[in-house]
Amino acid sequence: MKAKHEDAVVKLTSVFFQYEEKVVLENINFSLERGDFVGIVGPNGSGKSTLMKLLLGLLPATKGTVELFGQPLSKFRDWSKIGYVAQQVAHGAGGFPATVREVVASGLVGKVGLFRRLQGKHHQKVEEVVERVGLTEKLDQRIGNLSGGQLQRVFIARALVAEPELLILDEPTVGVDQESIEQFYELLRSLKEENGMTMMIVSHDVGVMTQWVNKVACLQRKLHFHGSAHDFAHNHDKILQQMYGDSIKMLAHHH
Ligand SMILES: Nc1ncnc2c1ncn2[C@@H]1O[C@H](COP(=O)(O)OP(=O)(O)OP(=O)(O)O)[C@@H](O)[C@H]1O
Repeated sequence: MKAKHEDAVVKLTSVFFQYEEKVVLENINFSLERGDFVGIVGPNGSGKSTLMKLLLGLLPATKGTVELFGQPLSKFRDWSKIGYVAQQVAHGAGGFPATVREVVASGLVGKVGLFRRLQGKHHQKVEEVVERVGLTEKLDQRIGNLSGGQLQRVFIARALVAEPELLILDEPTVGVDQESIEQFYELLRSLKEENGMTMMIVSHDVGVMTQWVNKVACLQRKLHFHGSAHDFAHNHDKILQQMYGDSIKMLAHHH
């Protein structure tokens, strides 16, 4: 019984990935334990999206093994355990004629099936997660009327409604104002602390993100660092210099 609980949520062992001739990921050994909140850091083109696609089963590893919840990817079927919040173009939803309630309920498709009617318990769950992200007042409003920060919370609610155990977020703060970013990370922290959610986030905003996560993984084709946010903070200059080279000056300026 206990062993089951100690299984890593995600485990990559000696993983390589290449697009035709181009090696994008090289010998990645990486694991995520239950309750981890890990931030993935790396320059443009360093393989972050590719890594996520490998975890989501969208791309096969060229070499090495990927395991999810203790099972090899090829045997893993329980995709409702994984919630994914894709990168949003915050302005793109302007004309989309769906309400918050409808968008969040669409997150149940994988569980309930596309043509089945939602039952009372599902409606209740939708309202519960909308409340969780603080948007109850907006429940029946069209998402086109929301701010970037509110929209981001709608997409998180859509991922949460199926009750995932692992939440993967790709650049979730792009187009979100500064104040909402703080609220957004507060929400993630509470999901970790109150629900024991395991989370993985990719963000270019290294300075902000690394203040909230408990682990950091630095990727630039290889994994340059994989450890606690505390250790990252102490070796931060050296690690980033190694990965970003001269462009680090720009980053340092930014924050
Ligand atoms: N379908 C593809 N075919 C060939 N090369 C690709 C393909 N997709 C991505 N690449 C290349 O693989 C490398 C890694 O890309 P990836 O999108 O994983 O990086 P990333 O770290 O997510 O970048 P960004 O921060 O810009 O989103 C890049 O050099 C990219 O040009």
